[in-house]
Amino acid sequence: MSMQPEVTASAGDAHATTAERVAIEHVSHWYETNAENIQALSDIDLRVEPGEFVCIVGASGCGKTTLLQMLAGFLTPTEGRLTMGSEPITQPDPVRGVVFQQPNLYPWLNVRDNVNFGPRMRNESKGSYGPRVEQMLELVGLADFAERAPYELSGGMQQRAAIARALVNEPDVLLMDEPFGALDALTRERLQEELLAIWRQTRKTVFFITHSVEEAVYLGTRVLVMSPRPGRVVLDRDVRVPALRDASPQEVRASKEFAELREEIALTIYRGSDV
Ligand SMILES: Nc1ncnc2c1ncn2[C@@H]1O[C@H](COP(=O)(O)OP(=O)(O)OP(=O)(O)O)[C@@H](O)[C@H]1O
Repeated sequence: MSMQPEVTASAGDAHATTAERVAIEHVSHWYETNAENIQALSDIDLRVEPGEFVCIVGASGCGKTTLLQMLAGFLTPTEGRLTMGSEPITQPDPVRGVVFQQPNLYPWLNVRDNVNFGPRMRNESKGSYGPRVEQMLELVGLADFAERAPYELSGGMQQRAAIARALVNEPDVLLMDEPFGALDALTRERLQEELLAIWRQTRKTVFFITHSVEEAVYLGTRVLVMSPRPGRVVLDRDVRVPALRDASPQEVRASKEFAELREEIALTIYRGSDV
């Protein structure tokens, strides 16, 4: 399997052609607390094109979640602005789906009703969302578990349901905050493959926070390294390696190119600045 396939718009995927560039323009952020003002982000300025898979790494507390919350529209920056196409990001919108470390499924709803929750809340007709929900359950491998309650699923299956719940709203952008952080290593690797397969199929723009450099290099087309707080982007690295395009996951992880990228990114995090 290719590590970083080229992203091209397919004729059958409307989102590949209608999705818009995300711009983060000179964004800084301070949290005001009773004791002090904490600067979480400092002058983040970047553009992300439709279909990019952007992994964000950096030391704990460097502002990764703060940035993702702004992309989601949960938080307004103190300085600067974020836009999608020509529209400023000022509030949550189904066009940007969010997946957290904890799946946060509604325990009183079965898997199918968790997945169709968004469309139902927007009063979309069942005839309209029904087929899409089944398609998403199929896509994440949960078609046979649609009637189950969340507590009957493993952690990995719950996270798949959370991904389906985000995808069913047909977002252009998927915002993922350490989605596999709480999973065991085997489940994590399996879900990485599934996420890559979904990404190749749907061509979403993905922002993916992780503490794992290996995961970032494996999944991303681009890796951003943030400095310790206040977070700045100290490395913006294209991690597409043409030589690895047709390699298997094992070959990718064992390759010299992969090791070099991992080393460079880990060193940058360690030093807190560009190498
Ligand atoms: N609501 C808040 N009020 C005050 N300070 C906050 C708030 N949320 C975050 N912070 C502070 O802002 C900084 C950045 O936090 P953030 O959660 O964005 O970092 P992070 O890189 O996602 O951390 P981690 O990797 O540990 O999840 C931290 O120092 C944190 O303590």
